[in-house]
Formats: sequence, C-alpha cells, structure tokens
Amino acid sequence: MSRSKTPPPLSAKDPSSFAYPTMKDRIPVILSKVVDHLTRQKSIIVQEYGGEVAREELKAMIGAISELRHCVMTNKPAKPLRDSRCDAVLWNAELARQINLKREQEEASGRDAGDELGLRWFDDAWLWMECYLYRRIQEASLMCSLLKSFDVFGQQKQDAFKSAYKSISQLTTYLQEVIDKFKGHVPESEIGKHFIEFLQVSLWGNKCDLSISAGQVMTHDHNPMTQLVALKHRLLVDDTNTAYGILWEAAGVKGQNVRVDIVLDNAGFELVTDLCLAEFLITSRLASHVVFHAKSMPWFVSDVTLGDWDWTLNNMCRMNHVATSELCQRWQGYLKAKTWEVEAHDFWSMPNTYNEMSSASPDLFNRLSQSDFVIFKGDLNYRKLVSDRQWDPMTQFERALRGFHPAPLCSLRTLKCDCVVGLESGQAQAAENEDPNWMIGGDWAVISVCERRDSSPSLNTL
Ligand SMILES: O=P(O)(O)OC[C@@]1(O)O[C@H](CO)[C@@H](O)[C@@H]1O
Ligand SMILES: [Mn+2]
Repeated sequence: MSRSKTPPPLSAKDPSSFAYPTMKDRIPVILSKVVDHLTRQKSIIVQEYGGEVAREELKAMIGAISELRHCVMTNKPAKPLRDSRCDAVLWNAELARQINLKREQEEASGRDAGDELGLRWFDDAWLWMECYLYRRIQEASLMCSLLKSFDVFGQQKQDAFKSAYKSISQLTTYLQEVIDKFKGHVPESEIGKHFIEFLQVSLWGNKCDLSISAGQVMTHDHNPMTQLVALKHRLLVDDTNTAYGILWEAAGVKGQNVRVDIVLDNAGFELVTDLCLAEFLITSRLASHVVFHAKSMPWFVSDVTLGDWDWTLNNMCRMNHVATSELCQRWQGYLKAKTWEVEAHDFWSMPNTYNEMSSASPDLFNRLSQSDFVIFKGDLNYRKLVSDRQWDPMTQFERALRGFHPAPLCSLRTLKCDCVVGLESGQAQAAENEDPNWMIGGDWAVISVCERRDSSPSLNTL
C-alpha cells in the first residue's frame, strides 16, 4: 500500500499560520495578564500564604514570568527546566531528544548545526513550544516553597464559571427533566435523541476556552439546548451515529460493564457540559462507569486541574438552584461509589503527540486500552491526536492518528487552529467562503470517531 509522507508540524515560522499570531500576540498577552494579576493581588496572596517569604516568592514569580515573556518575544532558545517536580527529568530528556533530532535534520540537509542549536519559539514545532511555555509558567511556581501549588490561572477559571451561571442552570434543569423521563420506559429513539443532544452540548461547550480569548471571560446566558439547532450546519464531521453504535453495542454485549473515559479540556461551562454528558450516559445505561482525566497542573489557561474539579463540584453543590445542587449531590455519590472516577496523569501535560503515548507513557496507554470508548475534548487534544501537522483537510482521521488506537475513540472539538482532517471535497472551501475565520474562531466543529482498537503498531505510525 503506498502512503504519502506525513506532513511537517505546524510552526510559527510560517507567518501565514495561526501559530505565528499566537506566539507574537496571544502568548505575550496571556503572560502580561498573569503578571498583572499577581501584581494586583499581591497583598491578598501574601496574606493568604503567609508574610514576607510569600512576598519574596511572589516577586520572584513575577520576575520569572516577565523574563519568559521576553524570551518568547526575542525568540530565545528553550532552556532545561530547573525545578525538581518529577516530570522535569522527562521534559529535559525530551528537550535533548528534540535538539538531537534537529541537529540530525540540519546536518542531513548540509547545514552546519553549530553548538548553539536550540528549540526556538518562532522556528520549531508550535505544539512543542506552546506546551513548554505552560510548563515554564509552572516552573515559576514550583521554584517557590509557599506558592508551589498556586494556580496563576485560578481566578480566571473561577470567573468564567460564575459568568456561566445562567447557562449552567438551564442545562441542569433540562438534564433533570430527562432523568425524570428515564424513571419510566423510554423508547430507543428517545435515547438516541438525547444522546445527540448531550454529546453536542459537550462539543459546543468547547467554544469556551480562555486561552483563545487571551483570558477574556465571555459571558453566555443563552440556553445551550436551543443553540444546538443553529449550530448544526457548522458541524463539519458528524460521526455521532458511529459513537452511538459503539456504546449501544457495548451496552448490549457487556450489560453493566461499559466504561467510558472523558479526557477533559476546560474548566467553567465546558466542564459542566461534560458532567452532564457523563450523567446522561449513566442514566441511559449506555455506560456504567466513567473515568475523567484532568491535568496535573495549570495548563493552557483554562484546562481542568484536580483543584478546579473539586472547586466546581463544591460550587455546584452550593448553588442556589435546585436542579444544579441536586445533580451535584448525585455526582458526589457517584464519586464515592466509584461509578465516576477522576484522575490526573502527567502525560497530559507533556509535549508528546498521542501516537507516542504507548512508548512514552505505557501505563496511561494501558489504562485507556481498558476503556470501551474514549472521548477527547477540545482543540489541544485534537492537535495531539493528529500530531499537529499540516494535513490536507481530506486526510482520513484514522490516518492522522498514526497508529494511536488504545480503544474506540472520539474527538469533540471546536476548531481553534489551522489543522483539520476528515473533510470531504469542497467542504473546506464552502466553510472558508462563509467564514474566513472558520478554522480558528471556535464556531465550527467536528465529532470525529475512530472505531479501531488495537495496540500493535500499524503502517500509519510511519
Ligand atoms: O484545547 P482548547 O481549550 O479547546 O483550546 C486551546 C487553544 O486555545 O490553545 C491553542 C493555541 O494557543 C489553540 O490551538 C487552542 O485553540
Ligand atoms: Mn483548553
């Protein structure tokens, strides 16, 4: 079988790519906002974390983040991490590996690599550099003793949640009605109808990330259920039926033993939509067990950490809204009974693409292999699934996965960067004609499913 070569990674070295304005404008703004926030909250933070030591640490953090901003803007090479968190060794080994690969490539094309070769913001793979940026932000906290676990994006995530109260209440009210309906007999067509709704609500929940808006919280107070119809024609790939078929068959074959994994993306409204999807899967008996995967550190501004998970559930339980607080009590019960589990693996905040998971993180790969269906939320997960490459949009999703098949899987992703696969002829052009920002604005989306399950390397890994 002949196969075309894997295209190169997205990179900010191409001024017409979305990576370029991200490095040039969005990232400096994100870093300035962190510095501003720390400066403005100084007295509160110092009081909370304890006196003069905290004040000195905060000063050092502000200095480190300002310096990082300067390094990005002047295209300085990536330096090894200096903190002692257990993943620092892996990161530094990965940095050395990437530099070696770059050296080999330079030499193979007859250029002198020189001694100063390094990975640079505007020259190398965008995904790698962007992940490294968020790990360097974490380094600034990790170099402290009192502020070690301070989340520099915590306030923004909490504000985003609060701004979505109305949408959250509308969504939980609707979910409660559906749960009540399921207390009686529900025909299969109704199960399918609600599955589509909750899958799509969770998909469009991904419009709300804070890194795309450089931390700007967008208030949304429209009813999420009524939005779905208007958004329908912006769904470029819709594998919902395949997703439903996989779960329906698993539920039929395995009865009470179907496990679904949800690889989370953003805190705030998106997380609530994911919790509602998981509740629907349990209520409808399409799944009996849901494993959520969060980040082990603050990541890409709005990604869910275990701290955000706890904060969100605590706040939902306390909300002055009956459906929300009752659902939340029910979810705390699921967590106690291990019907739901939440965990955070460091691999999710490494720069590796997912075709590398089986070798770079075999324990996580094996964990996912035990699932019946893995749902990956959001743009960054999509970029890692398809190796963040300059694919022809008509490339098949399975080909772009490059051998990553731990279990049947699904990506629910609104488009926020110039990388997409699985389209049919003419679709990209039609979207472009209607909306020149179709690839980056979060207003278009894909539900892409790959049914395959195996762990043996295929031709696609090449
Ligand atoms: O993964 P998410 O939350 O959907 O999006 C994260 C994100 O805003 O960050 C990247 C650029 O900084 C974009 O590719 C992507 O859209
Ligand atoms: Mn995110």
